[in-house]
Amino acid sequence: MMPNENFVLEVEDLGVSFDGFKAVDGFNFYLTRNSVHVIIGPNGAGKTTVLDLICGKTRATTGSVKFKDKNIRGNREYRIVRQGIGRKFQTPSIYENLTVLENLELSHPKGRGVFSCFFYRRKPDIMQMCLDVAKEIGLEDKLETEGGILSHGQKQWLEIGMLLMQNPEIIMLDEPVAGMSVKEREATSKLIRKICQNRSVIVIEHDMEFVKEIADRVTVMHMGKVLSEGSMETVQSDPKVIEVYIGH
Ligand SMILES: Nc1ncnc2c1ncn2[C@@H]1O[C@H](COP(=O)(O)OP(=O)(O)OP(=O)(O)O)[C@@H](O)[C@H]1O
Repeated sequence: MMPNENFVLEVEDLGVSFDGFKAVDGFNFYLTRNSVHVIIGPNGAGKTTVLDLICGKTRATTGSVKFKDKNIRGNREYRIVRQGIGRKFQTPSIYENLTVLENLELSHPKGRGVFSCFFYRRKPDIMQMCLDVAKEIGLEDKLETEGGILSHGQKQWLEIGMLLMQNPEIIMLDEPVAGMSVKEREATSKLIRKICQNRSVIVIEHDMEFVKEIADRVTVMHMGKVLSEGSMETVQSDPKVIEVYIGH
């Protein structure tokens, strides 16, 4: 495929084997700027492994991962994060005994460290960003609430907020609405549509209603490969997809 300046991420021929088993195999993926691209597929299709390969948690054995035309395959995870790719895992990893505000503040690259001293003073620009992000994730009224007593959905939003504090160009979310109520799910799709206005979002999801609401583009994975790709309508009516996934 020709390089396209609209793609913020280009993944080609990506592959990894675990003890000879090809979990991801010749996988191609092109992420358009300011879009939401959802990866769906049956259990074990390789979706989470693709995110692990992109963010450097797992080392690829074949292929290339280009972020803004720079090859990042083989880079260490912390470097990839620093370059602008943020990842949220399935289980929230917020600090339960810190407040919403403190959780956000800590996540800013220049925010206060976990072991800050008494003489720390809040920097106004970071503080402003915390307030903006808190508003974006719908937790502006919970700034002084400890993370541990938030609802499941609020914890997930806080974690998305912690990613936003790093101002990444790409955000990767693994099953963000798992375990959420209908209302929380609706708020999450609004949030995702909002955050893609100035960055790109990759989402792994099983909930088809949710996928329909958020996806600009959908990639269906099966046995480590791309089974189908396109708009939700295109992949939904693809006989291959109906056979291995949606029809079941
Ligand atoms: N570190 C690993 N070592 C060995 N096998 C692995 C490893 N990571 C993933 N696998 C295997 O690779 C395959 C793909 O797993 P992966 O978690 O990427 O699938 P998935 O599409 O995300 O599935 P799910 O929808 O269930 O989360 C599975 O068969 C899994 O057991």
